[in-house]
Amino acid sequence: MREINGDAAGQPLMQGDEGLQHAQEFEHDIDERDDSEVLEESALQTPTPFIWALTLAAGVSGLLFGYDTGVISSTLVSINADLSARPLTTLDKSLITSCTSLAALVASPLTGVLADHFGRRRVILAADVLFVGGAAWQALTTSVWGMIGGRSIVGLGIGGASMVVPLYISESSPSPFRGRLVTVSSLLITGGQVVAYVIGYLFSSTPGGWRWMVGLGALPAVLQIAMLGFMPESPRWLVKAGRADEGRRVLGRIYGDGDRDGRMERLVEGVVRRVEREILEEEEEGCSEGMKRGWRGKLGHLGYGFRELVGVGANWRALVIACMLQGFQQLCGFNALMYFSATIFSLCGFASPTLTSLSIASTNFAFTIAAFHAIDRVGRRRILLLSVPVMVLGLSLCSLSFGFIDLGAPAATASPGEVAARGGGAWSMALLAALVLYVAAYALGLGVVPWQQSELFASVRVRALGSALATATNWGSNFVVGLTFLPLMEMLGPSATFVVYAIVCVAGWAAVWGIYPETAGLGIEEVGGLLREGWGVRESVRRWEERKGARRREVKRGEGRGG
Ligand SMILES: O[C@H]1[C@H](O)[C@@H](O)[C@H](O)[C@@H](O)[C@H]1O
Repeated sequence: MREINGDAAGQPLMQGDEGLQHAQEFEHDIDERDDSEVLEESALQTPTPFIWALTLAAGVSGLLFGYDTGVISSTLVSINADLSARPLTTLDKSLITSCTSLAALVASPLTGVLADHFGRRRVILAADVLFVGGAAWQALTTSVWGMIGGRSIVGLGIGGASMVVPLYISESSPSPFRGRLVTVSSLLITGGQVVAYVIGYLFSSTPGGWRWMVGLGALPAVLQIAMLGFMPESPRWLVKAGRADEGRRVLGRIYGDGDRDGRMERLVEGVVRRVEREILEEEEEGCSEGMKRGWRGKLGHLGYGFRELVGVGANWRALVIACMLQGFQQLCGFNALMYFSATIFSLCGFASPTLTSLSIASTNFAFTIAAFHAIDRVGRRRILLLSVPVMVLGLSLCSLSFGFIDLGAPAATASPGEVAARGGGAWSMALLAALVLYVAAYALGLGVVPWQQSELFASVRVRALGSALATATNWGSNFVVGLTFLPLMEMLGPSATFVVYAIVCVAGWAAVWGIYPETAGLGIEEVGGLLREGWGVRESVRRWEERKGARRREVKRGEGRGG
């Protein structure tokens, strides 16, 4: 096997013209080999225990993300006058809720730079330290501003983790399972939200119970810090950092060592070669090692990365798609339910609004499990094209039901007494059913697909930065929804508010149809080829059908051999 960039014994990288010549020489060779590698990869049957362990250990961050975002709804109603010796005002509540998304918004682009420089694993560790510190801070605080400080620290952790964990899993996964493995982290996010709702319910009648609710968030982070000792660094990052041998070892464990016909070795070498080729191209395009040294050098390197992200067709198309999907995930209004469903249900006269809201979190979790099974089989694009119309239907039915429910005073000002007097009727049940339909369809597609963002950035040089900007779009839009939901309910009324979200879904569906190619089953580096000349939608659908056919034939052949 010829090496492009350092050999198994760790020979130094080739520089300058010689390197480019080699890269070009091998390009054709590699492109040809890519096809057979893709077919070999798509014939892999099950993920190895090692990649499972790695995914679950990294996914604990998802649990933390879900727990810390979900716990706020019960915390707000349990604090009473425990902070600053007065009941919380509406402004206090809004600040306590939205400072977390704002901090996550600030942290995510920064995390992209840190993850490239220090590696993915160290960023996960830093996020854990923030989770533990923020949880302890919140549990011990005595003032509203202290609470806002603690929530912001946790928000920094959430922003970092939400960007780096899908990146880490995506870079480590063999392509046939990548969708499913990244979805494990979404599964843990939604699971964390269910746990937060249950813990919130259990502690809601204990005096000062909210301190336990927020403090318990430290436990999974401590667990993950212990697990990090056993977790390897992302193999693609290792190769990029000039540690190709370590990268090979990690990939060997991911694909499973000891394969008889040497298929696994070929797949490992394929990944290493493709990443190394990119590094050579980077050097050729003028980003030398020297340029990365020192602060000015680092800023120059960041500027180079940014220029490459927006200046290269495949990269900026990836960025547009990733940001569109993340913005769509939030602007469709889902988190308005996550944060305020108890308020909505109390206005509709449900006897136990917190228990009723648990049905929202549980539906979200249950259908994320279904998404886990479907995402690599049905495909990302198709799952969105099928599920978003159901979201539109759910939102339209919500809007219709609200038209028949007498909410009386505006959402933000209704007193619990008034609410209880209204009583839940048939239309309230219809509203609940419509919301469950909407949430189920959301969890099947939009809740999970945007987190596959890292696979869109074929080049390891821009992957962290691109994912970071897409994650920032997610948190920016999350912040907007959190801040505007109650005012919209007051200004437009609930029926029109839900119509606004339905319109966002229709526009989002059209954008997905127009520019989002099918990426399921493609090698990460292959996606770049699709986006090089245009959006690659038609070509991607053709290749998807082809791969499905090849896979079917491979399975049949396997069965034939077995029988
Ligand atoms: O993918 C997750 C998941 O859908 C959560 O339930 C939601 O609260 C998050 O905002 C989203 O990013």
